[in-house]
Amino acid sequence: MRAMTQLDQIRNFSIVAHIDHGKSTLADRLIQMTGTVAERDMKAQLLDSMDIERERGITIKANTVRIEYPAKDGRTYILNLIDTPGHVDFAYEVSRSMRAVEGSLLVVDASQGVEAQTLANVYQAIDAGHEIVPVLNKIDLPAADPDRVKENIEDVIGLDASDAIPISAKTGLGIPDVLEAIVTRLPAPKGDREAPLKAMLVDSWYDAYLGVVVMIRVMDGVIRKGDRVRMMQTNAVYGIDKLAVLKPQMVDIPELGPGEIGIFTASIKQVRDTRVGDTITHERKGCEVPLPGFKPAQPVVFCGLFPVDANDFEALRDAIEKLALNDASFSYEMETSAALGFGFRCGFLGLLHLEVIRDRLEREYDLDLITTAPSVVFKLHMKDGEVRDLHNPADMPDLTYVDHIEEPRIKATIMVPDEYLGDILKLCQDRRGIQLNLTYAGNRAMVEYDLPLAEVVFDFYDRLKSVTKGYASFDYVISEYREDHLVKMSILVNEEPVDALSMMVHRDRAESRGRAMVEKLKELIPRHMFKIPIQAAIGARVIARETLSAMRKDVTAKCYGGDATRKRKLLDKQKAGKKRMRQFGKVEIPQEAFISALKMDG
Ligand SMILES: Nc1nc2c(ncn2[C@@H]2O[C@H](COP(=O)(O)OP(=O)(O)OP(=O)(O)O)[C@@H](O)[C@H]2O)c(=O)[nH]1
Repeated sequence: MRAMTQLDQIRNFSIVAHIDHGKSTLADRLIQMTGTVAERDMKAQLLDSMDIERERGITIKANTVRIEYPAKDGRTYILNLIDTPGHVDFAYEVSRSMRAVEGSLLVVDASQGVEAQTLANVYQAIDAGHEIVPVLNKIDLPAADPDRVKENIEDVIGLDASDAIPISAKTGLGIPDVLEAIVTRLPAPKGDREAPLKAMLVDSWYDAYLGVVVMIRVMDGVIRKGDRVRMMQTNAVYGIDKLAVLKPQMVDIPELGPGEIGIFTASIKQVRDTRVGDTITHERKGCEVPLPGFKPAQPVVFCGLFPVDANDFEALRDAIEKLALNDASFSYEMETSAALGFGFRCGFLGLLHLEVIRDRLEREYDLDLITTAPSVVFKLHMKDGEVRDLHNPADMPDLTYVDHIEEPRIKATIMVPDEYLGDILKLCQDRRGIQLNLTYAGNRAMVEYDLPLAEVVFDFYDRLKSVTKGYASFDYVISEYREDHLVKMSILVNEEPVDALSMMVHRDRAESRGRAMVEKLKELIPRHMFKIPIQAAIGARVIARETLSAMRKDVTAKCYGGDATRKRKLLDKQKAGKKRMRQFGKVEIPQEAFISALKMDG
């Protein structure tokens, strides 16, 4: 049996960085330099982790690893690196991972400086009470300016950067200094070995061979193979089959004590049965009070997913059920739409999450899907005092029963070179934003805005990137629900309401939004043999209208009846086009209309 690990010989940390600033490269270097993975295995190792990432769609756990490091003081330390998802959609998961460690390396690209995502993540680390070691990466680049970036870190984050460590994760320069700093500058974990078991569920995933794998951080007590443990939120009891640490491959271990991080398997059927942030204790003589801060997964963005071909409905149902088994934060329920037939209303943590799931359905399950415009959850305060969640504008009840409506607001942080600032302010203003703060760090502006989430979920990020030629970075947190003057706008095509196109809008913007929608639809819907009115309405009141005039001739008319092959070709083409159309009453609406119509130009 191995010797018990002393708490003061453990350091737990995460790496905080903006995308592309070198988090993965640094993690690989730390692993390599401590011989955690033999040199010749390194390449294979990296490929493996990429496969996992690809399989899971998003970088989540590829770089969680236990490193053994012989420090200059002559003692060997266990360094546990926990990888955190970098994207805002997973803010809650990030906050839990941060609670599982005591410190962070803040990696900033020395040729770029602090970006919006750096900020959002570093604030999470500060909230979790971390000791933070700033690291300036990519100093091998000619454009690197470590002194300027140090100042930048101090100005923008308010963190002392005088001891920031200059490194190149690419060449390996400075990596030994990082390892030493982890030991000397980050605190050791605390915990009581004699106390009842208290461990936090940090993450879980499905492994093809092992089934559900649960990653934990032990706070107090000791967990051993064979133990019977209880998850305090779900109240389910499991027997520990396998206990291991990640190096990064799994290495079995007889026990995990306070301050340690590892994984277990316990014949858990679905990832859905595990909740990030849950407290794990022993079935008998367990702890009384769970760890604070648990939150059930809460989808915030909803959209409809419908098969293009109605015959694919069962296949879509199977695929969605399978994906949901491994993703507790993805919700779905069946939905029928007059325009789109049978499909599902699905809930996601955010836009990236939505895209990942939709891509997987299309790629892995080979489904052709119609995605309706994403919408947020509105809170309807009814006159009788009831508060209802509205997931789908089509379900909006009669207004006479509704007292007022609240919508989710976000606090957005945008960082941008100052030449684009004007465009950014205009974009935020157009989306009902309220400016909270504007500061400068060098020639980069940092703006904070209070914005309605509903105005951001659709194409805000695309617009932001396009008006700034990709130079802006953006991050947000949901702040609160707030009342506003919101109404449901319906779209009528040929006098019939098309559910999938209805949306919640601010009363003051309804006219302009309605006008833009009907104009866009007039372009998107092909002409028919008859005249088609396209209208936007609030309740019974029409606020905008366009008329699509009738088609004069049919497509084959210009073929003089003579050339049969040409005629057939045209008809075939028309038929193929039809597959991507939806029959609605007498009108056919092309699939792309459901998304394009909602895109707002400027
Ligand atoms: N020149 C130079 N390039 C580097 C250095 N460190 C990382 N890079 C490069 O920067 C790019 C991004 O590095 P990653 O390690 O993938 O960055 P990341 O922050 O993990 O990015 P995501 O995984 O996408 O969040 C890669 O092309 C790296 O090769 C460095 O020290 N010098």
